[in-house]
Amino acid sequence: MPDVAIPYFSGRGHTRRLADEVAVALGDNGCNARLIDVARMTGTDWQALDAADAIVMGSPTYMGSAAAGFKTFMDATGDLWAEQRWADKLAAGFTVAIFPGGDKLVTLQQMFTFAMQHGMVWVGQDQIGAPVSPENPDINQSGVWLGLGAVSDRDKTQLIPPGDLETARRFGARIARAARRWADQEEGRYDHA
Ligand SMILES: Cc1cc2nc3c(=O)[nH]c(=O)nc-3n(C[C@H](O)[C@H](O)[C@H](O)COP(=O)(O)O)c2cc1C
Repeated sequence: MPDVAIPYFSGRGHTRRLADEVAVALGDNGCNARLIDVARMTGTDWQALDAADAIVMGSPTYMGSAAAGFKTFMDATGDLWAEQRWADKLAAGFTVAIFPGGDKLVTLQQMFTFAMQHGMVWVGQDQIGAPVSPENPDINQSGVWLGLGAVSDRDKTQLIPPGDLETARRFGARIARAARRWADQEEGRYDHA
């Protein structure tokens, strides 16, 4: 079963809510998911990241980029980069902002570039929502394909609107499919036919 680590930063709980949903979908689709709050990293968390088949990063968009708390985590991996210790792991990212645009693409581009520096292999978003696919109302409503982009809900009992939570579940399922295929390939079990 592939191991998927989910390092995330969340100032007010919205990113954590998305991370939870992605983790549940990964678990439901044959992966071991481990949530890692980067504000409280332990040695065991770093070991889990080293051992993971895939790393799914989560940060809110603050001032048009990844939150400083998440950037601190990124910068702490400089020594690992020099060793290319995370090379050939799968990578993906998610972010949440209050606006549908909100400049959150910048946050995902930061994560993508980070993953490329580490020699990882990026998995993006595959969901087409309405208006192009009317059967998918409220899915990927921000129209972001580099990763998962959600909007925050002003209702603090909800944090993330239902359509974005469903998008997060589909995103988790997609990463699980990719991670299972990737892990099978490494084990020589992938059927190329
Ligand atoms: C310091 C700060 C900067 C923010 N900058 C942006 C921004 O650039 N674009 C945007 O749409 N929302 C912005 N927001 C809103 C957050 O992205 C949004 O509330 C998000 O859900 C917070 O996630 P969190 O609860 O995980 O911290 C900002 C919020 C804060 C506190």
